[in-house]
Amino acid sequence: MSAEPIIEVKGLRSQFGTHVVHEDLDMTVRRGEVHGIVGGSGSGKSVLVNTILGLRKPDAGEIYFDGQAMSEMSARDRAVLERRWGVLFQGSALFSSLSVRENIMAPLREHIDMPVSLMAEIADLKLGMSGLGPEAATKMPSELSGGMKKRVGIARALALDPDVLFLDEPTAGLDPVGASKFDEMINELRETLGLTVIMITHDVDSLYAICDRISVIAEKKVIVTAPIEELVEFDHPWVQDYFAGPRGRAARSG
Ligand SMILES: Nc1ncnc2c1ncn2[C@@H]1O[C@H](COP(=O)(O)OP(=O)(O)OP(=O)(O)O)[C@@H](O)[C@H]1O
Repeated sequence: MSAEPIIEVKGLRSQFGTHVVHEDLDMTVRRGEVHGIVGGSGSGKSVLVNTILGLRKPDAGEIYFDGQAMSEMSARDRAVLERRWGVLFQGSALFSSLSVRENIMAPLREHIDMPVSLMAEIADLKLGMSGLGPEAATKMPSELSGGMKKRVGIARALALDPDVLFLDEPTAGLDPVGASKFDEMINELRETLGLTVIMITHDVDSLYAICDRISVIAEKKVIVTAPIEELVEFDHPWVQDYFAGPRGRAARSG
């Protein structure tokens, strides 16, 4: 990991009618880190990530990618940028009528003009990277367990060789063993591919296992960004409740 920023959020304001979700929110993600985002339910984690992804326009403030203001990018530059991102949405969001292989091929079909046989080869390679065997390629999403669906979601997110991977609660719904295996896979991918990973999570074990730094959203802002060892000492009621609760204590002593 380097200290060099890859994504910077500056002075972000997000608002729905009179409901202000973010006010003057700043956050910096460093190249090559696994950056966790935590916060209470409704604190604005998903809205923040959707804004970085360009699915929502900031009501004020700016998002910078590699130092370039996203609001000033041309549509073409944005399209190029989006190819550098892989996203695993909550629930994996696979196309139910497409096989696993076709799901992973979908971003290739959308963005790259190449023979179908080559797309299929790339899809199978990504499937292997996500820890699934070739026999999974012809299965339909309905035939997969929750953990397998998430792995296919990761394979699809990796289809275009992204620099940055966005994960929305990747271990939600997995049993503890499945969740820790998933964490291991993310760690391996980060190391072998040099990815930057931005991950919304409620999973305290994941924070300990793979996050280099964690941003906490409370009171409409990022109130702190720190490695877990520093974060647990941070003097704020939400942070203290979170890490002093039963799940936080168990993870700390684990
Ligand atoms: N499209 C929308 N229209 C109106 N309000 C919205 C919309 N999207 C989000 N919000 C509101 O913004 C706030 C933040 O939502 P967000 O989904 O980002 O929270 P979160 O921190 O991701 O929560 P959770 O942990 O429960 O997933 C919530 O109060 C939500 O109701």
